[in-house]
Amino acid sequence: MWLTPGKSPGSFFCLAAVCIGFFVPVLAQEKIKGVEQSRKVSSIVKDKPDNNVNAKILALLELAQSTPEAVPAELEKLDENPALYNSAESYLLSLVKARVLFEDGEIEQALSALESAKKASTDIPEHVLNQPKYLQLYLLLADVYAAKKQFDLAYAQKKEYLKRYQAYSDKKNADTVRMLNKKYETDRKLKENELINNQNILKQFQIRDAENQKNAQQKNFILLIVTTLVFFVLSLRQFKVRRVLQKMAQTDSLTKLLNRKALFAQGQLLTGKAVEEQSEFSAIVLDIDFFKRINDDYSHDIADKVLQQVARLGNETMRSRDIFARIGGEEFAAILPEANLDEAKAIAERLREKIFEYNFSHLGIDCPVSASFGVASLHQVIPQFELLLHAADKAMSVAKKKGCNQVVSFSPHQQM
Ligand SMILES: Nc1nc2c(ncn2[C@@H]2O[C@H](COP(=O)(O)OP(=O)(O)OP(=O)(O)O)[C@@H](O)[C@H]2O)c(=O)[nH]1
Repeated sequence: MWLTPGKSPGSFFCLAAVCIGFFVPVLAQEKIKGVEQSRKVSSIVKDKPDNNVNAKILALLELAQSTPEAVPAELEKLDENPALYNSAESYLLSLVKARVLFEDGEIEQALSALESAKKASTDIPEHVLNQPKYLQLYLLLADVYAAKKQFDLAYAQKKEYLKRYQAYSDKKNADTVRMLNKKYETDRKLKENELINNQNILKQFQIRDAENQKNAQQKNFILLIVTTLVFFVLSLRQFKVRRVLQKMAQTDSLTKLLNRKALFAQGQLLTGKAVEEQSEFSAIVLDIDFFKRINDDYSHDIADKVLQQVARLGNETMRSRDIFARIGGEEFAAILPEANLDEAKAIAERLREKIFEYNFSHLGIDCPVSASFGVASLHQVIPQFELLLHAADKAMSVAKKKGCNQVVSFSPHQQM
């Protein structure tokens, strides 16, 4: 049941009816769209009219001022449909036309064009109308009224022009000042921010620097303490080693008594003191009897233990201020400050008894061990320690000769 053209006139009408039914609503819709778009443009113009004015119209406006005779040719190229232009464009277009008409001597038509411009101005904001290109309306009106010899009206239009131009100038100046102030404020804030940022960076550097310095100081302090401690420990160690070495140099390793060298050093010192203070000073020399036999009969080790025991007994018998030392193989000596010959003899006698009475059976020695003692006092000799000890040694030899295990005091007739 297709309707094809040419079959019958009725079918043409039907086709036409279908086409009309389809296209008319479409065209109506396109028209509504166009109007809506135009309204949209218009609304934009209200917000920013100057930015939305057709560039050709602006060019025509300039042309109308400089060379009005060239305008009509250009105007023809422009689409004359008013629906295509917004209020500002219609306004400016009317000014262009008025200028051309005025230049052509068509005063009334020029006035009419200016009236059209005025009508269009109702949709344009006041501050836009005060712009110089829009203000040409009043200059043109003034020219038109002047041409019509209506000087009052011409004067009024000029006045209006000046008033509006002044308002435009004031606004522009105020805008410029506001913009400059804003720019100055923005720049100032930017500079302030930059300054604050730089200050913050500087502060961070300072903080970091202070922390580094603090860390370095702490490290140096710790290093100093560690170095001091190491130095102190090493010094202490060295001091202890030196003391041990000193003690070793002065001590007999077997009995731990002072050795001969240390006894002589102490003896010389104390002799000098006794001479100076004129105090008593005595010395004892003792020698273990038949020590070779102990070595031979009981071994060298046992004989060593006997020497150690005699050393112990000698130490415990001496007074706190006395010095007891081993001066040779089985030979010992004591120096006794502030002891006269009798007192020294008593001490020697006490030690002799102790040695003789000591039970050495734990060492396997079943017979008593004895020692011979010689005692001498400082006043008996030239006051020198060596001579004092020599005198005591002489007396000890006498004790040996007399049969051992006894104490003999030095007497001047004994041979030195
Ligand atoms: N075990 C031991 N023996 C020593 C030490 N020093 C010396 N002697 C020994 O002591 C003995 C000393 O012998 P002599 O000088 O004859 O003296 P003595 O046997 O005591 O005879 P008198 O002195 O006359 O009573 C020697 O045999 C030395 O070897 C020592 O440190 N340890």
